[in-house]
Amino acid sequence: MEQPKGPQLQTQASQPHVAILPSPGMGHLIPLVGFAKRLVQRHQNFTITFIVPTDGPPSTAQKSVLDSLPSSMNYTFLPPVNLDDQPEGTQIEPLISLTVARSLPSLRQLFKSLTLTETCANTKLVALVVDLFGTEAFDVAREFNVLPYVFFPSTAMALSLFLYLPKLDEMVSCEYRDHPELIRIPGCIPIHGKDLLDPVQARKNEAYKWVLHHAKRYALAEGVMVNSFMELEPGAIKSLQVEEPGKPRIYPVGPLVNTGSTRKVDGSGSECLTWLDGQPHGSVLFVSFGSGGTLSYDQINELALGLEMSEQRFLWVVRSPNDKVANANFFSVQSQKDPFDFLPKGFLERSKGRGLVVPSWAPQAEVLSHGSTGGFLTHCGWNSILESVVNGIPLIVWPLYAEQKMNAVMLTEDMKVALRAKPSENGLVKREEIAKVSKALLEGEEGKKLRNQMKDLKDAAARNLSEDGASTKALSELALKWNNTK
Ligand SMILES: O=c1ccn([C@@H]2O[C@H](COP(=O)(O)OP(=O)(O)O[C@H]3O[C@H](CO)[C@@H](O)[C@H](O)[C@H]3O)[C@@H](O)[C@H]2O)c(=O)[nH]1
Repeated sequence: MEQPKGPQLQTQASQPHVAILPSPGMGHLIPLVGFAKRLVQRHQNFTITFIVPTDGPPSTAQKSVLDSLPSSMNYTFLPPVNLDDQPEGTQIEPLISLTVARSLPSLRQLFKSLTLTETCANTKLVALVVDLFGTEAFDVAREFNVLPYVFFPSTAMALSLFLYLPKLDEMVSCEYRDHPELIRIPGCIPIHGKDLLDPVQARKNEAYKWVLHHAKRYALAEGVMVNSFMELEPGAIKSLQVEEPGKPRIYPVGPLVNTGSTRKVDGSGSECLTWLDGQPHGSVLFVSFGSGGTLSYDQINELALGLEMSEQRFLWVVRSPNDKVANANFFSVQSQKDPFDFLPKGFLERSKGRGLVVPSWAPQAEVLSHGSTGGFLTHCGWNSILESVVNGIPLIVWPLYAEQKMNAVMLTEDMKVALRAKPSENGLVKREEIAKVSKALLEGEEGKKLRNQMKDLKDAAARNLSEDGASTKALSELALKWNNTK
């Protein structure tokens, strides 16, 4: 097994050392890096090691994020596990969870060698931080007297559902989507069962079993850090903070977003920023479906024609289509085929100047903070939403998978910062609908209201991260606890 890369562990007296284990998926790695950066920026005595479980060679996207870590952080990849026994079409949640579960022997070995090195280096491994699907690693942490924590990279609403799920599972006997009443997740807007996260939609599936398993194990964590803040989700956060037996302590530490450059993953980064430089202020609709989202061939066609029909400026990150699943690129963000081959005939020529299409990946954080960007059509991944919030960019929601439908309900009905691109009866979002919402967001009165509402959230986000902001204080409380654990 590889030893952690980066600087050698420091030899100053008794530095607290935190191990961070991101489960597969850029949407998990990126916010955990955000969390680690913020921790060492505010509390310089901490050392961090990222321990990355995989099922194959690391992706370029993963490597570019890990290679840009500051010098106080190390990383190491665990030996890839074998998932060949999983039938084709296995959902992502079992694959993610099994990647972690099958990495436990090598994690144990690494912990052994880390603790040995630390005796000489005067550092002490005080905490293991996993994300929502990493609870299998708690056992290894406890064996080594290391405190286990969850960093929850999604909403306080989804976290509230996770903590409530064991109870809900006992109370409801049918599929949640067939439940006649709205589901009342503590502190949250009541929601239809069909809008709950994907893996709970079929309770006999492995995906549901894994989610329930992790949800039950959250009670074993010393604490859960959630990437959100009070003004964004007041109801859910207040309810999460009510102390109850068996409920871990909750630390709202958000919004922690990707601030570093994500260019050069496939070399296409700088081009779109230069293009944005030439566009009028607040005029461009950014269109992107996160790190792994894919659309069907027909939907790509409809989206292209809708953008054209809207007569708005746009910057679209396009991937080659997948007609079967919406998360085809979850484990590898790069399209396998040239996505431009699937665009309608003449589209690129006709939209030249007004629109730019980039394949697979764009430096999203930089695009969203660019003055020319005025709106974001998003699949509702939570990192994308937070990146919009910190830049005050209003949204068009187009949820695809995972907890994205829940996020869409919250953004449109509760926070009121988004319009929804509504699918027609056959499930396709039609070009007329795309044109209508794009126009309304960038030009209409409704768009203005949403922009103002987003501006309030942007200000609240900045307050939370300020010197005496609530998220800063929550992080300091955690750091104090870890410092005292030495
Ligand atoms: O072209 C791209 C596409 C994505 N990103 C970055 O990749 C991250 C994507 O994260 P997110 O928007 O959360 O989407 P997913 O990768 O789909 O995230 C998964 O993880 C999230 C956190 O748990 C969930 O909210 C999502 O539903 C789930 O799909 C963000 O930081 C983006 O800035 C880029 O830099 N360039």
